[in-house]
Amino acid sequence: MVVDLRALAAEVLHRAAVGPGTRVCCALSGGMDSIVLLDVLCALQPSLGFQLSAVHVHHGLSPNADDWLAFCERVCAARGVAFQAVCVNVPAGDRDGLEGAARRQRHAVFDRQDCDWIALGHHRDDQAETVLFRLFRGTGVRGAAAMAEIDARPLRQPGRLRPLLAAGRPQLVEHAHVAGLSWVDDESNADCRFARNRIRHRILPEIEQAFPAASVSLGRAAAHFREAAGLLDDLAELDACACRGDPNLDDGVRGWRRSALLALTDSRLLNLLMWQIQRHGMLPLSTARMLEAVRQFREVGEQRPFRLPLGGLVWHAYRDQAWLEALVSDLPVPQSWQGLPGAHLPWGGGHVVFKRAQGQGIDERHFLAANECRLDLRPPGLRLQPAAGRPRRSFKNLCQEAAIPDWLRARLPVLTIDGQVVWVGGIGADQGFACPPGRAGVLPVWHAQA
Ligand SMILES: Nc1ncnc2c1ncn2[C@@H]1O[C@H](COP(=O)(O)OP(=O)(O)OP(=O)(O)O)[C@@H](O)[C@H]1O
Repeated sequence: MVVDLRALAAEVLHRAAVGPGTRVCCALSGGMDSIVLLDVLCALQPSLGFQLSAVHVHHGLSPNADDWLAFCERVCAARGVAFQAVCVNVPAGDRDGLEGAARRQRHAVFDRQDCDWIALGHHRDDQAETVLFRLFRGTGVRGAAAMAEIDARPLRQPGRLRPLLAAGRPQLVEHAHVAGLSWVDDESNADCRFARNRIRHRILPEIEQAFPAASVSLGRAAAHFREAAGLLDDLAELDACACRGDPNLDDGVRGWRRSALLALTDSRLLNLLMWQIQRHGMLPLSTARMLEAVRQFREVGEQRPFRLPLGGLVWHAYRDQAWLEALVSDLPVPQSWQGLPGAHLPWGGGHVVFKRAQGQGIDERHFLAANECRLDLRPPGLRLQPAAGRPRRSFKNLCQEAAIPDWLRARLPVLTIDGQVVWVGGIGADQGFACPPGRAGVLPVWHAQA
């Protein structure tokens, strides 16, 4: 049986292309599951050549929390595994309950680890519990897909590996005994006031009386749901391409055309938003909240600016552009650069690209002669001449003319060359710097979305 778990885990690691140079961090609670996982990873590490470390999250919720941390530290020291403990504060009265809040904090710690994969000790019985728990709460297809053995994450966050997901709890117990492992018991796991524990200790055993292979079957059902969820993701990707904004931009995530989003059915739009939220590494919101967001989006129509928080993101629409952006309270950070065309500069949750464009944008000679090019926040008293033969206009007038809403104004990127305002995102270039026909020009393009 010991060999079985190693072979099982090795196969998962192989599929995830874990090898020399890959950094795997074992999420170590000190409970039996993650202690078995650490044992299996330690056994595989010499032959696969990955770098192994461990992290323990100290939630401070149990009087025994300090002992668990000390235990994990001792286990890792004995095995020569680099160990890190992170203490978190779990706020009381959280909308997700104490358990849910602790889980969110734990995953936030995992997201910050400097590694390629976080390995978790989940097994088949956890999977069955998760599927049931979510179904009882009315989950959709993506939720019922529950946990994946290999879950790559976007935005450079470490992915999640669950090398023991196909094994049952009895196999882990047997491995632990045969290998002579010791572990700690989290007393809250026995507390049937928590819904998850009631499923584990009462509901699932009752179901298994009638359906002895229930957890295997629920694991299979999760795999079917995962396949269906993959198809929904494919559809979302097709819709994202069809609704894409600027086709010239060469990076992966682009804004959408608002008019194209409005032409989708509610369920396609919902699917697209869910997919994008997932790509931002955020947890999905309830379908009811998402449908309400879609309703408001439609109500605002094609013209008026739209801004709606969606969990950790904000859904924006401005003119024919629409995008989801991470909720950032800070203003974008000004920066200087060499002024070479082709630059790609981060700006808030999005970026500004500087494209070469014959006869368009700003005359390249201004960049070549510049001492300093800067992407800045709006300077006081900003004025700009938006078109030849027209007077210079104040920032307020320019924004009013361009129908730029208040919430966007403080965050517009302003390009200055040697201290002079040359271009403002969403408004355009100052005519004094405009590129004449036939000459080499540089066209700044601002994308509010990442
Ligand atoms: N305090 C902790 N510190 C580090 N890792 C932990 C901690 N708690 C749980 N884990 C990791 O998460 C795995 C699953 O733990 P558990 O079943 O308690 O969490 P869950 O709430 O069901 O799952 P999840 O947190 O993934 O939603 C463990 O096997 C372990 O790898």
